[in-house]
Amino acid sequence: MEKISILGTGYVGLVTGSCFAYLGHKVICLDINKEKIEKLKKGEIPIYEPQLDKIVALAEESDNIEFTTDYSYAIKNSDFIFIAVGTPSLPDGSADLSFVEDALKTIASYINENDFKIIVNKSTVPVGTGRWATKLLENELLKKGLKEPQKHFCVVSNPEFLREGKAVEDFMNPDRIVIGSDDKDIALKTASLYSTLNPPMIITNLPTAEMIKYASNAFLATKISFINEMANLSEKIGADIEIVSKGMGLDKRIGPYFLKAGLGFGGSCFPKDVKALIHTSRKYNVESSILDAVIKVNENQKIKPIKILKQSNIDLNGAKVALWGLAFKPDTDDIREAASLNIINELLKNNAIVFAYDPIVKSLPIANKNLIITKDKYEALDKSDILILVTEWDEFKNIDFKRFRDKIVIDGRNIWEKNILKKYAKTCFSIGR
Ligand SMILES: NC(=O)c1ccc[n+]([C@@H]2O[C@H](COP(=O)([O-])OP(=O)(O)OC[C@H]3O[C@@H](n4cnc5c(N)ncnc54)[C@H](O)[C@@H]3O)[C@@H](O)[C@H]2O)c1
Ligand SMILES: O=c1ccn([C@@H]2O[C@H](COP(=O)(O)OP(=O)(O)O[C@H]3O[C@H](CO)[C@@H](O)[C@H](O)[C@H]3O)[C@@H](O)[C@H]2O)c(=O)[nH]1
Repeated sequence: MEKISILGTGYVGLVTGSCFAYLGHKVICLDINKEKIEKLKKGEIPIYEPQLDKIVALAEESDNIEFTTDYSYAIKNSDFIFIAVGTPSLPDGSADLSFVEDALKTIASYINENDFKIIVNKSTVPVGTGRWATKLLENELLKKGLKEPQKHFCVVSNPEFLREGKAVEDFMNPDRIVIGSDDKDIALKTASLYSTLNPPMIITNLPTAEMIKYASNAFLATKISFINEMANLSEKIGADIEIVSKGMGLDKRIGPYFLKAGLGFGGSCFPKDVKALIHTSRKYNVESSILDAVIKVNENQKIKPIKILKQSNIDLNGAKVALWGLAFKPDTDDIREAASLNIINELLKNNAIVFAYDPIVKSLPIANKNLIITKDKYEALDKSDILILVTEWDEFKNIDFKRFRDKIVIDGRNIWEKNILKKYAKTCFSIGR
């Protein structure tokens, strides 16, 4: 079994570290955030992610995982160093590589004369980053006086495809593992970390591995924007997008996944990764018409409830509006790029009073006296004239529909039967039907 350190204990780092430890590897999870590491040392999981507590506990029981902020200790005691730090969007849409750069420089500062480290990038990074990282490390090692820097490390790309809310399940049952390196033997050695999972493997060069990650996310995001555009047309011509999706998805060439119309895609990945790919296309002077449209459709779709209300001449000034669901999707506490934030901002701009409820998210980065976060979904509903369902948590599926009697209801994720909505709500809307 191999000695691995994971730099960054966010979603990806913590899931990767605990799953590798569960698979029998010796893992050191490191973060520069002391608070996070203190929590983890006490057995507290800093994020909401189903099954993660169990897998961390099992890893700890087998004594295969430890948590630290000590870079020197982590680098010294591992042969594989995984980088799993954030790569957020910069204002121009490009990926901010400053966390990756800091991690690489710190790694270099602890690589010594007799070391050979395999540095595996798991963060989503623009095509070209692997080779840029190699040059950066070479320079740092030369500066330290190591004469043949390339003999002390090799950079590998191993992008991650897990979904939040299903992260452990996805890590343990991967559709594929992608490994990119300019050294085939090192690529194979890295691939062997996953051998007990017996996944389909793609072993390729660095830029191809990096591109597979972006192309995959961009394609899934395109499917979502495509179906939302079809939904917007369907509702005008009397078609039902739910049945359209089903009918399309039965075609094996299309497949049933990521064809759910709703309030667009949010989260920490699709919006930022599509924007980063557009930025890379611009850099290489390649047109990105499809990707541009994917973002444009998505931005409009997130605030579709506001458009529905305005087109129906419903006055938002002073209107009391309940929002059910704040996370960008169910089973996560993540609100990054969530549609709820766009909708709340629009409602507040129009002087509405918002009563927001989510089963897990209990605070928002918006300070406004007209935004009230309630403890209970019915408290939000009962205080409001309008309900917008934003996130399809299970908790919202079977509810007391009689409480919809005098409400305007917008089902932003088509979770309720249209007939039920028609029967119980004063006025109802959904997406594409
Ligand atoms: N969240 C997902 O579902 C997901 C899935 C696949 C890929 N990714 C990609 O993986 C990467 C990480 O995403 P995330 O959601 O886990 O991020 P995150 O923001 O949740 O966590 C990043 C962590 O890295 C730590 N960090 C920052 N600089 C560091 C440094 N120099 N050394 C050590 N730790 C450092 C931060 O303190 C933080 O805890 C991103 O590139 C993302 O695009 C994310
Ligand atoms: O048919 C669909 C499917 C998803 N969504 C929305 O799309 C967003 C993203 O959903 P999902 O892909 O389930 O969540 P993420 O956790 O963001 O995972 C994506 O982003 C990760 C980070 O790169 C990748 O690793 C995963 O493979 C990729 O699915 C959410 O807002 C969903 O509501 C839809 O609107 N319709």
